[in-house]
Amino acid sequence: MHHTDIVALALIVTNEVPGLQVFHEGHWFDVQYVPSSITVTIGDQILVQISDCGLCFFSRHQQILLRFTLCITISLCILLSSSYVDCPEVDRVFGLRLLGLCALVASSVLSRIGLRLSNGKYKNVLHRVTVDKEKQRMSWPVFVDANPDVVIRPLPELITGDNPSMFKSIICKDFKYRRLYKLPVD
Ligand SMILES: O=C(O)CCC(=O)C(=O)O
Ligand SMILES: [Fe+2]
Repeated sequence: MHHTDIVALALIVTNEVPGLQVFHEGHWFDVQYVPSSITVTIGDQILVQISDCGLCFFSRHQQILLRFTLCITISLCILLSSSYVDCPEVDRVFGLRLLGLCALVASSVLSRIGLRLSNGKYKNVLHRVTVDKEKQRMSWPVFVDANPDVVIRPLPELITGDNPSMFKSIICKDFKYRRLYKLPVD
């Protein structure tokens, strides 16, 4: 079933069986499988700013990069520690889990910070997954999502006379409820 994700970003790890397709300019395109890669798609809460907060000593772009890095660290730690379950080096598994936990805590702190839409500048990706009857495909999406009480709205800096706001401000939990139950959002 084709859809866009109601979150900000999706980080997708799959096995070697392709299947993900994205819609662009009227056509469906296969997403190439690249070994050991993570596919990142933009969701409905398009992330452009992590706003004023105790972490403002980081620039906006550094904060976005930090969130990306933390999410990828968590994903890799969980992935690696679960594949090393029978590993005799218990310390290594423990270390990975500890690193994953620290990244999770840091990421959760960052997710309390404002998350807003790009006023239509960065498009959410319409995508779907095809099924191969011969080969089993496995995918592990990790969603980057705003906290329920975060306001999702276009960046004030992006709103000008020529570029009026395309979206109303909405609390994340209401936004997701409306999207899940296919109610109008704007
Ligand atoms: O399996 C995939 O590659 C994508 C999964 C997906 O689109 C989703 O869980 O929202
Ligand atoms: Fe999806």
